[in-house]
Amino acid sequence: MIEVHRLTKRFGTATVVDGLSFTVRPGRVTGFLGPNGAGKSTTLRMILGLDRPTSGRALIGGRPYRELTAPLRTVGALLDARAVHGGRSAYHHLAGLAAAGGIPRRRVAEVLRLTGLGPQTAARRAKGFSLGMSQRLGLAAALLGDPEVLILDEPVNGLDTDGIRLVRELLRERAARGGTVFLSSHLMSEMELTADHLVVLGNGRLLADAPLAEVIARNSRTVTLVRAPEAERLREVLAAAGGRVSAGDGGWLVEGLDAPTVGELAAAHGLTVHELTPRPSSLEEVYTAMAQPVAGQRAGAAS
Ligand SMILES: Nc1ncnc2c1ncn2[C@@H]1O[C@H](COP(=O)(O)OP(=O)(O)OP(=O)(O)O)[C@@H](O)[C@H]1O
Repeated sequence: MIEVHRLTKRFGTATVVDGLSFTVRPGRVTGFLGPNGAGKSTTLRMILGLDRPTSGRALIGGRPYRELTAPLRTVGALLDARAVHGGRSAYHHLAGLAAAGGIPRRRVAEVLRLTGLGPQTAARRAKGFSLGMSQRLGLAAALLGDPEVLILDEPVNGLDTDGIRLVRELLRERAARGGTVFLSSHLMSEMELTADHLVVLGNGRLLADAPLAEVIARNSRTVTLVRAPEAERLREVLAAAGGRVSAGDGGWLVEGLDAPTVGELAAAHGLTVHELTPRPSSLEEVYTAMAQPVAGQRAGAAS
């Protein structure tokens, strides 16, 4: 479990994290969202004892990071995949970390397998690694101590489709086994597939802390897709009934009238319907709408 209590960070006169409180619970994947500069990385760095809070505190398993007796076994973190010592092979990098953390060397082979790094790649110097390979190595290092808590900043950045799926399955599996998983990502479609719960930041403040489905349902504008051979007549009928109608996906996208109402209106006017599909918003659409007022504030503050 990760607990953040009224956490604040100022750099000079800029307040980048502002009285933030939330709890990341075990048994689920929690996504950490926010536009560029919202304060996500700074928050993660404070949780991991890398930045000192101006006020407030962050606890992992009830303790500040610096007071953990076995940090590698308690929390695995991936903040910057490129921060690996380039001269060593991936295998020796992990073996060095294992030795320093009192972790048996056999665990190195396990985490290499879990992250899909084959023996040939593991024997290569990390300096020549692509971003995707570096991400896999960073994840392998985070998993080394088989920790209860995982904290990952943009772990799928630079990964190919197989890598993205591997990370998603790994994180979901760890959460299902009771682990605490906290990850940031700008890839909303991926977050929608991976996370159970969301913490959303804007300008260093909490915008939402709720189950993914609830965040979507609460902020969703349901649109109905309707396709009909007499498209123009249908558009007139729907518009006359107060629907906002726009063209899209081979038919009309209707807002303000639900699917049964659209169907009944079509029937009442003798219009054949070929498709009638209610479409809840995606996380991407919901998130864009949520982040907009925040981006506006930021633009306003800058001017
Ligand atoms: N060491 C520092 N000194 C001064 N300002 C900093 C420092 N670290 C971060 N900031 C500022 O704090 C703000 C928040 O940055 P942070 O990296 O936490 O945001 P983020 O949400 O992780 O953004 P991104 O999505 O781009 O990674 C930014 O305006 C950044 O410029």
